[in-house]
Amino acid sequence: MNQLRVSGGRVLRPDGRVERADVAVDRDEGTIRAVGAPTDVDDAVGGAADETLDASGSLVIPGLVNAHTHIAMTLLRGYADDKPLDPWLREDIWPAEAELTPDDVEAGAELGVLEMIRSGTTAFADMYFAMDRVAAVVDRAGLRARLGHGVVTVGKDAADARSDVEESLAVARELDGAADGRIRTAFMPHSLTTVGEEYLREGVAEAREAGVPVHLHANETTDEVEPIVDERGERPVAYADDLDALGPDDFFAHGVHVDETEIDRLAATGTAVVHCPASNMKLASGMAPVQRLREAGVTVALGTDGAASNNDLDVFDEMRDAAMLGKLAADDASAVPAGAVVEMATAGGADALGLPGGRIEPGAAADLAVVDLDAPHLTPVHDPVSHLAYAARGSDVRHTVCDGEILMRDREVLTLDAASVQERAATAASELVDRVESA
Ligand SMILES: N[C@@H](CCSC[C@H]1O[C@@H](n2cnc3c(=O)[nH]cnc32)[C@H](O)[C@@H]1O)C(=O)O
Ligand SMILES: [Zn+2]
Repeated sequence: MNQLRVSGGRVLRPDGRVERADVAVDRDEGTIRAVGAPTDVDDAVGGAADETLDASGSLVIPGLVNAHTHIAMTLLRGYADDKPLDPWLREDIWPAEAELTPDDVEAGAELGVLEMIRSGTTAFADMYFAMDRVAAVVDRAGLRARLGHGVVTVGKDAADARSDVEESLAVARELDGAADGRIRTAFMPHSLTTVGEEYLREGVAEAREAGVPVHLHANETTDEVEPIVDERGERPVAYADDLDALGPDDFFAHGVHVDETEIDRLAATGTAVVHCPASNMKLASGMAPVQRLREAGVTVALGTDGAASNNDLDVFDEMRDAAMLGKLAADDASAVPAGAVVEMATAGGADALGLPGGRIEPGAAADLAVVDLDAPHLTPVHDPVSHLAYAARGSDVRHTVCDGEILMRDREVLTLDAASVQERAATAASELVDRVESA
């Protein structure tokens, strides 16, 4: 086999233990073959490594999973801040997005994947438009993703609304399995309030037929919950259930304002929740009951949401924010501990998205990040898991591997030309703002 060896580091195992170990990767298969003491790994795989990544002084972790974002919104990073969700979307973001071209989406997606590879993220879920361009970027950059075209029908006539739904279903059918299987898809209505009932009902039924999951924003703000309760006399998760939008392959972003009956229903149906703490704080949406969701058995993942409401795509920040906010929400400093947020950012994310990865064990996908612990803010190392949650940053990642391929070695991204990606995105962003201002 063509062997990549990650050697000399400490490895975070699926049970949360950290042990000195080498990791042998079968690059042809894109999977982990053996984990353990160097001699044991030699015995297990036989033969010398074809390539080695040095992990001395470092922690080898599963590649991080960013389970909810709008990747091309990197172009709108810092464009509109300090506003609540609804006016932020209507007054700033949607008018700017109306001027976004497919080339812009590609430039923004390249910038986003560059940022993700640099900070150890190997898989993400993206809801946006011009998704063929996003898929092409994911293919070139070497990550994994679950992609979908976001549908909005409010304010559109029936023909436009229907064609948005059709586009989302077409993307879900046609891009599934792209990039040698690293790309999977979902039907992605934006939310239960921005997409009309008939479109939700039809779209979800077609998604079921096509065997693709459903992903949407749910229970993000009280403004989004109340109209559903007023109009229908039921909570949003009950409405989603009535639409047949709940199930073990489906995953909802936010889940901030969920009551006990909704938490139970999410757990009973196996629907995952993607917690986006930075976005929820920045837009003052509220505090998701993460501890309760986990206690009830709901799969909880982490997402950055778009870079305009975060304002970065660094999952390390998200782990820290999730732990901090989870304690505040539960009024309990022991809630949402370090190990929980690390699990949410790795195995929880992979499970929510239904993508391989998230665990360093033989047979698992070879999606890894190597975190350099040799830094003042990471000294001393009493507990590496604590550092992952509370002290490490994306810039501490040295190497990133996905599907057995090295995407970044010694902080140099190999699959993209970082300088030209940044320049192209900065140019696209300033031209976009000029167009918005003269529109
Ligand atoms: N086809 C749709 C586009 C929907 S993409 C998904 C949308 O979600 C928006 N978005 C970003 N962050 C959030 C959030 O936190 N809550 C709700 N929507 C968001 C984002 O700006 C984008 O417009 C259309 O014709 O408008
Ligand atoms: Zn979002």
